[in-house]
Parts: sequence; structure tokens; C-alpha cells
Amino acid sequence: MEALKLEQVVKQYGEKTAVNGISLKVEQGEIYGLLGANGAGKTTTMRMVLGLIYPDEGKILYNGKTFSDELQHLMGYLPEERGLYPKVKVSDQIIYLARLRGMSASDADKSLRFWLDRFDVPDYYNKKIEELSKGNQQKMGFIAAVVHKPQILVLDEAFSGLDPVNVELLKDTVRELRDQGTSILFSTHRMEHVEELCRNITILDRSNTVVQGDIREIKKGYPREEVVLRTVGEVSGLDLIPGVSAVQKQERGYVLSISEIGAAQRILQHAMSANEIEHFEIKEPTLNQIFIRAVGESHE
Ligand SMILES: Nc1ncnc2c1ncn2[C@@H]1O[C@H](COP(=O)(O)OP(=O)(O)OP(=O)(O)O)[C@@H](O)[C@H]1O
Repeated sequence: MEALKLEQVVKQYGEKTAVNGISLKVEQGEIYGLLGANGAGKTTTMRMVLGLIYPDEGKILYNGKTFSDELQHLMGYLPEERGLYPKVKVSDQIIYLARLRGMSASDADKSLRFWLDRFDVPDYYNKKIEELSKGNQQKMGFIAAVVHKPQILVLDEAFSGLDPVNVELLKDTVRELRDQGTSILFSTHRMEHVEELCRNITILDRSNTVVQGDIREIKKGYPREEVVLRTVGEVSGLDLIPGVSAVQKQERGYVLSISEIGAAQRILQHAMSANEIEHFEIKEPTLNQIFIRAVGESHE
């Protein structure tokens, strides 16, 4: 059974339809990507999943059950806008939040110390949030979201403001939580993070679902339009091959745009007869390209 299931969920703000009939399923131990342009309805969807606002239509089910107050203990949320109080000590507010979610004071304390050690910052226990850098505040927000061991975790731009080392640290942590069975709704504008972490996604655009499913399957539905070619020396005449619409010379080799897949074979034959090939690849579209195309198309 799915840990989380949305069925035709609608949310209106007065005349404005913020979410127009979204349906999706998140399995236990899955990281699910919720993507969309600005104002598409992601935050509204996440807030409904967390029970902070209620759908006007449709159903949200958690392990097959509808929302209840006890369920709130099983949820964790890292909001995009940082939610911690600047003037309060890390330990005071994170333990308080964990206790609100049903943890005993001593378990909350243990869990907080575990996470501070995990992030290599045990001394933050006694620091106020405002004393920390932006990235470290983000890490404390992450700890606040996971300290009570939630079963459903909602992460909105979880890696914003982090340096590349900390992004890797948090990515590893998110993967570990997934492997321990946490179901994660993951929202971001950084498509490369989605490619690395998620199998299934929904792309929203102006309150509607425009793309949904397994990323690998979605990619199969888009034509392969790019060939990457690296050869020992230069190759002339690539732009004259039928089906090649553009040739970009790179530092090492070429990136060619093709209008039909047959052109890839012709490029390979042409390059082989001209020079020694180091690398040849027919590239599938990136999620970034798919996103731009899907969201761009619906705006036309
Ligand atoms: N409290 C509210 N009252 C009225 N309209 C709202 C409210 N909250 C959101 N909206 C509208 O609903 C739509 C969806 O907003 P939402 O915040 O869910 O988008 P989002 O996908 O999270 O965007 P972003 O990527 O910019 O954070 C927007 O048009 C927004 O203006």
C-alpha cells in the first residue's frame, strides 16, 4: 500500500484554483519529486499533505487512512522559508518541536545530539539560530524536520544555501532516511538533484499536472536530439550531414543537434571515416530540458 496517496485533490483560494485535481502515489521508502514553475501549486500541495490546510475536493490517504491529529506526529516538514526562531537556542526549539510531535524530552535530546554529531556540529546545541550561517541554519531546519523520526517527510528546497560538500552530506542523509523506510516528498527547482534522488515525479504548471511518472519512462517519450562526439583530431563536414541541424564545437569534440535518430548513425559513419573516435553518445534529454519543454509548451 502507498504511504501517501493523493486522489484528484483540488484547492481554491477564493476564485483562484491553486491546485487543480492532483493525483499521485508515494511508496514507503521512496523519494518522490514534486516539481513546477513558480506559483504552480507545490507549496499548496505540500501544505495539504501535512494537514496544515484542507483540500476543497479529493482525498489524501496515509497508509490508506485519512488525516488525523495523531498522524501529524508521523510527519516532518522542512519549509522553503526557514521556520526556526532566530533568537532561540537550537536545543530549546528543536527539542520543543520534537516534543510537540510526541517524543519524550530525553529521546528528543538524544536524537538532537545524534543529528548534531552526524553533521559534525555538536557545539551548535547551545547556539542561537541567528549566530549560525545561512547554510548551517538550513541544516538545523533539516534536523528539526527529522528529529522525531517521521514516516512522511516533506522537503521544500532542502539544499538551498548549502555549499557543495554540505549538499552531498544532506543528499546522503536523505538517501539513508529513504533506505530506512521514510517516504519523502521532495520539491526543488534544481533538476539535477531530482535526477539523482527521485524515481517518480510530478511536474505541475499553473495548478495542473503536465508530466507525471517514472523519470526513465518519461525520458523515453522524448526524442533524443543530441549527439556528443569526441575524436582525436578535427572532423570537417559534420554540418552537411542530413538530419544535423546544428554543430557546436566544444573544447574537446562536438555537440550536434539532430532532427531524426537516423542522423546519429550517419554522424558515426562520417566521423569514423574521418578520424579516430574517443567518445560517441546519443544523449537522452535531461530533466531540465523536459521541464522547460513541458512548462514552456503549456505557456504557449
Ligand atoms: N494563501 C493564499 N491566498 C491566495 N492565493 C494563494 C495563497 N497561497 C498560494 N496562493 C496562490 O496559489 C498559487 C500556487 O501557489 P504555491 O505557493 O502553491 O506555488 P509554488 O508552486 O509553491 O510556487 P513557488 O515555486 O514560487 O514557491 C499561486 O498562484 C499563489 O499565488
